[in-house]
Amino acid sequence: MATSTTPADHPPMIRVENLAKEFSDLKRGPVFALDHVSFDVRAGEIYGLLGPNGAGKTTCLRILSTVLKPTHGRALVAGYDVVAHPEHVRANIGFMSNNTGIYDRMTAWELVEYYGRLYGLEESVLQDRLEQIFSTLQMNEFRDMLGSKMSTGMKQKVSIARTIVHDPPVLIFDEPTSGLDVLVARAVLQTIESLKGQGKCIIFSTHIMREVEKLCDRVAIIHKGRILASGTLEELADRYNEPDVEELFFELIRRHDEQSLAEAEA
Ligand SMILES: Nc1ncnc2c1ncn2[C@@H]1O[C@H](COP(=O)(O)OP(=O)(O)OP(=O)(O)O)[C@@H](O)[C@H]1O
Repeated sequence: MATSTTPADHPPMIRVENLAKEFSDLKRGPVFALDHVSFDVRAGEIYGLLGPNGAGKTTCLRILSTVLKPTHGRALVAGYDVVAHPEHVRANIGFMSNNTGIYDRMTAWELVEYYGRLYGLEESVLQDRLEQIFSTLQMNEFRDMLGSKMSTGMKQKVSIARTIVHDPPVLIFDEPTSGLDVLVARAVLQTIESLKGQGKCIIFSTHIMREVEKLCDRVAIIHKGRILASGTLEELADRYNEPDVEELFFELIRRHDEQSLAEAEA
């Protein structure tokens, strides 16, 4: 008999425990960009980090992708500790930021191929993988176009292709639709959704409520380095008696800032 599984049945592919990053800022002194956060994300699940500018989203995602080291706590990706085994973590993730990183003098095909080689894919596996990705993402009509000639939408597709070329189980998107027109943004979101359908574990950051409503299975509302609330949108609506995620977001931030101010004055 066929059994169906839900993301909750899978072990976490991302495990974040009490993770913090403290910077010493010349003007502000020590700053907790990330202030002891914990969460899990499973295969087949999209987890959203929703927060305003400076909330700590990028810091969190950069720690998960081994670009930054945490100052406290730990993070495991595909079972590997990001500090102890960064090379295994990198082999298991694809990271896409809003900076597309497309080279003017490489064609779409060459660029994705180049990244595939960097990830150590064997040549025959790589060529099959490229054919598959270029067809799925509908990139064949510009496979030989140079980066300098590509539209924003084309660049974004190449950037996604580059992120998934080694078929990693964990995908990290840092504000993937930032600066895109509505059509391109929609295509990016649809691609992320289809990657979830393939069983990928996906974490992405945004400050756009609509993206969370459309895409995320669970969300963490993050502000000044702290997770103010997390859960499915239904759970949050029930817990705070506020069905509108935008209203909830502003209310939680307002309460947090009021409380911080009161503590500072006490
Ligand atoms: N290298 C650094 N040195 C000092 N402070 C930093 C450094 N990097 C980030 N910060 C501070 O940490 C906080 C969180 O920044 P982060 O970039 O993670 O936020 P974010 O949620 O991604 O926001 P944005 O959408 O603006 O990128 C901010 O107050 C930022 O000024």
